[in-house]
Amino acid sequence: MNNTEAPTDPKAMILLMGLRRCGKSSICKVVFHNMQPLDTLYLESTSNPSLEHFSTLIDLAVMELPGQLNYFEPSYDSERLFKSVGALVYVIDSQDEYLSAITNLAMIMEYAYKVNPSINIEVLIHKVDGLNEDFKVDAQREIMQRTGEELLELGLDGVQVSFYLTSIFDHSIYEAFSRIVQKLIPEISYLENMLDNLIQHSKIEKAFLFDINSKIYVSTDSNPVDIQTYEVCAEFVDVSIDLFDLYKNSNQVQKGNENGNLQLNDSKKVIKHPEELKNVSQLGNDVILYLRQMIRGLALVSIIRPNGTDMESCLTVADYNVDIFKKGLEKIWASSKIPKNEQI
Ligand SMILES: Nc1nc2c(ncn2[C@@H]2O[C@H](COP(=O)(O)OP(=O)(O)OP(=O)(O)O)[C@@H](O)[C@H]2O)c(=O)[nH]1
Repeated sequence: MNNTEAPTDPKAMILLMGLRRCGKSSICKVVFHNMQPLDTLYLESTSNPSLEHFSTLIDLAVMELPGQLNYFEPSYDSERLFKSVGALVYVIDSQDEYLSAITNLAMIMEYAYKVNPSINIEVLIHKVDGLNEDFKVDAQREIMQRTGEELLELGLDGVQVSFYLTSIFDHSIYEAFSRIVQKLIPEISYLENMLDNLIQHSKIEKAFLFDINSKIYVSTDSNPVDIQTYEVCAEFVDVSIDLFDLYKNSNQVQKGNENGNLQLNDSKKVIKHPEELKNVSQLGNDVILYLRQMIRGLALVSIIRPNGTDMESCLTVADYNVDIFKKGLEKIWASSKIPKNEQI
């Protein structure tokens, strides 16, 4: 959807800004439209603001403002726009000369904070795939330091700014967006508590609540996120969807076993109920990957470490506890502060 108007409905809105060619459209296409990163090489420069809506646990709107637009000229209703925004995501191309980006960011932060003091300011130090480790650290330090100095000069030294090192060529961009989106979910602390409860009682080492389409995780338990664990879980979402689609088609000619489950091999099965996707896979090191579809396009993906317990017992306990978790999620959603345009 293309639109120059800010939405008037109370969606959680993310504003994506940055100088020309910093990578805004690529980020949108890769994260929200599953575009292959290499295909972004041929993206045309965006000349009009574009607005896209995504329904995950929250209804999210992402507005991309092209780099060459002057948002502060009188004809552009910046005030209304910035007031309706939950997060300002500013993209800085780390492979380019970034001092002018920081000056531009400072001007935008000053304005954004004035009209909307509760706005989250998030800075993506982007395209870090092209930098070696030393350059990466240097760029991060310099950008953070200079941004801090600009804020100090503007008398905004108390304003919280978060920085993320990102690239569309790995999972860092999904991880950054996950954290940005989570800050916009009012019920995030309940979700985290529920996930903590779930893992404590199920031999689960780590659990993510994924948005299946974008592979952003809208919540996780309170243990630290290790990017490799996230990658494994995100890829398991992809594999599960592919298998689901595959068996959806082949199911017409091939029957499952007597339980209606499709056996892949002893340790791996995709279980299809008409309305629920489930996938379980045991890896060579005994770790079990476990995926269950939840509500509103979400899936719970967890890593189970059996530590000597047999797989069947682990799965029975996990199934039982995940059922309870899902019911809790339905309850939270039913009494959520989030506006509901869609049913579960
Ligand atoms: N190496 C690298 N290149 C990237 C990354 N993200 C985007 N790019 C490239 O950067 C170039 C510009 O990307 P765009 O997404 O068109 O940039 P934009 O900010 O939308 O540009 P405007 O529409 O002109 O404002 C493209 O060639 C992308 O392939 C990244 O993470 N790493």
